[in-house]
Amino acid sequence: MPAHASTADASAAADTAVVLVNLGTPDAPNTAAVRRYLSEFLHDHRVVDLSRWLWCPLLHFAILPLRSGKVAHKYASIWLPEGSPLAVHTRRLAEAVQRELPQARVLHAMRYGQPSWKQLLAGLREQGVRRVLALPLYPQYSTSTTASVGDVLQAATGLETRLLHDYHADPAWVGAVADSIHRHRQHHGEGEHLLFSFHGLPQRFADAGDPYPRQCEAGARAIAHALGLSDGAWSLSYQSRFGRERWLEPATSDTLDALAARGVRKVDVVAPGFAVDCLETLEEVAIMLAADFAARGGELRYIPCLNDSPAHASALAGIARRELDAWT
Ligand SMILES: C=CC1=C(C)c2cc3[nH]c(cc4nc(cc5[nH]c(cc1n2)c(C)c5CCC(=O)O)C(CCC(=O)O)=C4C)c(C)c3C=C
Ligand SMILES: [Fe+2]
Ligand SMILES: [Fe+2]
Repeated sequence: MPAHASTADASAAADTAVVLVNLGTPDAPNTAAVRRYLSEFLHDHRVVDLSRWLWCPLLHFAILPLRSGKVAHKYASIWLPEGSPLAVHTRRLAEAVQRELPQARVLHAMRYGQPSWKQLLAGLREQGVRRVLALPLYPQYSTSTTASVGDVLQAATGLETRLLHDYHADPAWVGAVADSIHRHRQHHGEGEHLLFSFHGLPQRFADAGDPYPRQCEAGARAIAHALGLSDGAWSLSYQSRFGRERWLEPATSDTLDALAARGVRKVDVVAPGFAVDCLETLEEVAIMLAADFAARGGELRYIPCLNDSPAHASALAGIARRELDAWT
């Protein structure tokens, strides 16, 4: 805690925890660790809502054996000396938010893998924590992500709890993303087109009322507006498709193909659905999709996530402060 924190701040900090909760990531870039992680993730009913009789055999006998090795290779291509990018950036982001929020204990946890969200909650009461505000690191609400963080929070006993629903329209967050795009374009030159690429979701979820695609659209529009972009200068697409059913469209790969076919040579891609860089941004977009676009004669310039930037920490601290003020 910083030296300038008051005594009132200090006692609130002791009994109030703000937890940044992210998806999770493997402990190591090898087949065994990836298999453990994928097994926990893909057993969550919020993520895959198929009948267990159908899904479990498919998962254990086909998906985990076939996918784990391949995905481990992908993780190896982006692994940092300190660990998985998602884990490293999430930890640093929590440290940066703590510096901005001395009135609470700021922690981080993962819905799948380590540090475990379930285990963290179980230990907090013994450490004198009374109130827990969960900030899922998903700007847009989805039942597959945010609600799953909420399931674990609801099961916690002996704690007063709150869950942030989403922050896709928060002005400080919109401003931070717009500013990061603006600065990247100033430094690296401006592409002919800006593509907002969000993680996909089965279309079935949206049909059942999941607000995710609406929030992606509203957030992208607000960011484009803050940048002063005309309608034709940007578009939105969905990446990271999984399985055979229909997912949200258009797919990022199809949109990039269409842009290349239209003669667009320089595309800037930003992924504001991801709070921090991870496999899906660094490997799928910045390596694989960039190589595909280069093979069609173009240049894809990836704009990094907000990660632990001061503007990101300040936006999240502001959101947390507002939630805590409304609580008392
Ligand atoms: C049915 C499967 C999946 C749904 C639904 C889904 C939704 C969803 N995911 C994110 C954010 C991330 N997903 C990441 C990795 C990832 N996602 C899936 C599947 C679904 N995601 C898988 C199987 C994986 C693992 C990699 C792979 O096997 O391809 C990550 C990155 C994790 C990392 O370690 O870096 C993030 C972040 C959102 C926001 C979302 C719903 C909107
Ligand atoms: Fe199973
Ligand atoms: Fe995912």
